[in-house]
Amino acid sequence: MTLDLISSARAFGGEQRVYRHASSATGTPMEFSAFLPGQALRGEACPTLVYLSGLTCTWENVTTKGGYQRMAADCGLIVIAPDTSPRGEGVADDAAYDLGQGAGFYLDATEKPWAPHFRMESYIAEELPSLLLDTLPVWDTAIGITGHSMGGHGALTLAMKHPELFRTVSAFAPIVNPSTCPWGEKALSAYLGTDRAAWRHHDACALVESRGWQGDILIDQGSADGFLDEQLRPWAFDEACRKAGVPLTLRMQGGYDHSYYFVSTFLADHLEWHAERLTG
Ligand SMILES: N[C@@H](CCC(=O)N[C@@H](CSC=O)C(=O)NCC(=O)O)C(=O)O
Repeated sequence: MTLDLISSARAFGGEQRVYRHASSATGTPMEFSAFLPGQALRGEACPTLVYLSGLTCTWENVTTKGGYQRMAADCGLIVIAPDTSPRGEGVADDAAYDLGQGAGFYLDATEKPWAPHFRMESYIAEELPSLLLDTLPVWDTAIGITGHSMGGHGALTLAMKHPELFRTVSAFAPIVNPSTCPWGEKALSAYLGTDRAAWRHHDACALVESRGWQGDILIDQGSADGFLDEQLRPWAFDEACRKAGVPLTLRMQGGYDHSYYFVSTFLADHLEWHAERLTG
C-alpha cells in the first residue's frame, strides 16, 4: 500500500509529518499525522504511541495543540494521530457533532447506513499498524495507545481487545461506560443496533471485568470538565478496575476542563509514562 506524504516540518530534531493513504478497512482515503524523532529519521526502530482523538477532531487537533513534540523527541517516541472516522461525500453522515463523520467511536459498525465505511476498529487495530510497520521504523513489540474523550474510549477498548498489539494504555477524560451515557447510547445504538449485549464488547467497564489488562493504566480527568457527570464518570471505571484487580491511577486534575488546554498540560507526562513501560 502506498503512503502519500502530504506535509513535513522539522521539529525538535525530528519531523512532524502528515500522510494520506487509501484504506481497505474504511474504503475511503484516510489521513494521519506522524511525529518521527531523530532516532526514527536515522532508521532506528522506535517505540510508538497512537493517540486517538475525540468527537469533531481530525489528526490536526492534537498535532497542532497537543504540544507533545518536544517530549516525543526526548523519549525517542514516534507519535501517530489518526482521523476519527471515514470521511467523504459517499460516506454516511449526521448533522449532529456526535454521530457520523468525526464520530466513528473506534468500532466496526454493523448497521445501515454506517456499516460499509465505519470500520474504525479494523482500521486502528489491523490496517494502520500493519501499514506503519511496513513503512516507518516502528518497534513492533513497543506500541502503546492513548486518547481523549471518545478517543480515550477507543484507546481503552482497543487495548483490552488487542493486548498483543497495544502493550500500554492511558487516557484523557475518556468515555468509560458508553452503554450508560448519552454520547455512547446514541452512537452504539446507531452503529451496532439496539441489542445491548453487543455493546459490552465496546465498553471499557465491561471489558476490564471480562478481559482484564496486562499492565497498569493511567487516566487524567479534569475536575471542571463540563462532561464529567453526564458523559464520563471515570469512577465507574475505577470501580471496575478494582473488581478486576487492574492497577489504575486516576488523577483528578483540579480546575481543568475538557479542552486541549487540559490535554496539552498532561500529554508530556503520558508520553514519558508510555516510553518508560515500552522500553523497560
Ligand atoms: N460541543 C462541542 C463538542 C465537541 C468537543 O468538545 N469535542 C472534543 C472532544 S469531546 C469527546 O470526544 C474535542 O476534542 N474538540 C476538539 C478541540 O480541538 O477542542 C461541539 O459542538 O463541537
